[in-house]
Amino acid sequence: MDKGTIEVRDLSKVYHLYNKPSDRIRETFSIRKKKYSKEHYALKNINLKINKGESIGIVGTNGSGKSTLLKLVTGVVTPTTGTIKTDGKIAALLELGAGFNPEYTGIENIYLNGTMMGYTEEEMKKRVPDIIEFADIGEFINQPVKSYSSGMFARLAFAVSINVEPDILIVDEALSVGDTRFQVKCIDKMRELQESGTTILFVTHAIEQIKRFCTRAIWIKNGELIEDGEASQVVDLYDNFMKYGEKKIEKVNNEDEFRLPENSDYLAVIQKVSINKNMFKTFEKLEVEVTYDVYDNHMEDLQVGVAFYSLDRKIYVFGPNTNLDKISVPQKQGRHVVKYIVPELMLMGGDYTVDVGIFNSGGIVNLDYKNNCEGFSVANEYFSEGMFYLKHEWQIGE
Ligand SMILES: Nc1ncnc2c1ncn2[C@@H]1O[C@H](COP(=O)(O)OP(=O)(O)OP(=O)(O)O)[C@@H](O)[C@H]1O
Repeated sequence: MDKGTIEVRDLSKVYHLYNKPSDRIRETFSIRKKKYSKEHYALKNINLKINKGESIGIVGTNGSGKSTLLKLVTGVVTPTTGTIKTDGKIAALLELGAGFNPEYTGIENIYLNGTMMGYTEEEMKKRVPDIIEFADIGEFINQPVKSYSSGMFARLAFAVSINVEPDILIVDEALSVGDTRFQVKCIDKMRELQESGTTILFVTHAIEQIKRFCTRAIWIKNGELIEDGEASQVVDLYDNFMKYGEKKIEKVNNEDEFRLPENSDYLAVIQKVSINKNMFKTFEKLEVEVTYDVYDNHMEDLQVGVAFYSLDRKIYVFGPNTNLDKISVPQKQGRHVVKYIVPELMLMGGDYTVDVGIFNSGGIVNLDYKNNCEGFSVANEYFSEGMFYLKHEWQIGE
């Protein structure tokens, strides 16, 4: 195993939740081994291989299991089942205060942390000036850390973690405490470590930082690893989920073959709508296939329209129809298929829903209209921000 690698196999962490503290005691002493607790999976069956030098962002809602995973990597918490193997020195910025003795001064805590990571006092002596300079908390460095503000605490903790040449650096929400100038300094230093081959695990609710900094991201939902991939794509999927939740998109009925109904108020109906895939990258080809049945024998100017909306329907993205595009579509009694093709999808990250309508009389009479009959997401590697890709150029002045 290379220094800086992490291997997680079938890892689960179960906590026992008790309604009241006395239940814990009753369970311990129960002769019939009666359970007074509920099992709660903080992590469920996680498999993960992290290579030396990767920078992994971890996203997930509050309580999804991110910190638990980091604590398992550092060894503060042990697995219920499964294994976790790491190689190399780990520096972890977990919750504020972990690994610090409140009664010790800043400097004493620097040495304490060094010892915990396996450095001798001599080795630490060489590093202390850099750490003090990085923390930049003035005279407070000689005060017990219990007198620190949370910002000072974060500064010292960060300064120690990134100046001890770890093989694995773990950063859990620590950046959000410092001011902007300090954040920039930390990111710069993390970049240095990244370039020198340190493996970095990074939890933050500031997901843009993950897009900009990480090469890969994982999404943990209710203790399960549900996405693992290129950082920007995973962050977009997570962001869309946070904005829109999991919407169920209603599918249209799917008759096998054309049948003329005995009694129908409809002149024509949409039978089926399908999309070539549900997950796109910008510039990929998108195809929506619309199958419709015409019951009327005298249909003359049937038109098909396909519209894209943002999933919350607040933005009407694009909605052409065959009438506006001056395309004629089949109108005879029977089943017909029309394909709507977008050769290069110019949408950036986001979730979209598809409406399909068939009309006649110049689009005035609505023959059939299906809301939300398909849906798709767009997720990309990080190459721009926003909703649309616009052709552009830059002009550089003197
Ligand atoms: N010591 C513990 N005892 C019981 N349950 C725990 C314990 N530690 C964590 N949990 C539970 O495990 C689940 C995962 O918690 P964890 O702190 O890993 O989530 P998180 O993703 O880091 O959340 P946040 O974004 O709020 O920091 C939560 O439901 C939490 O309540």
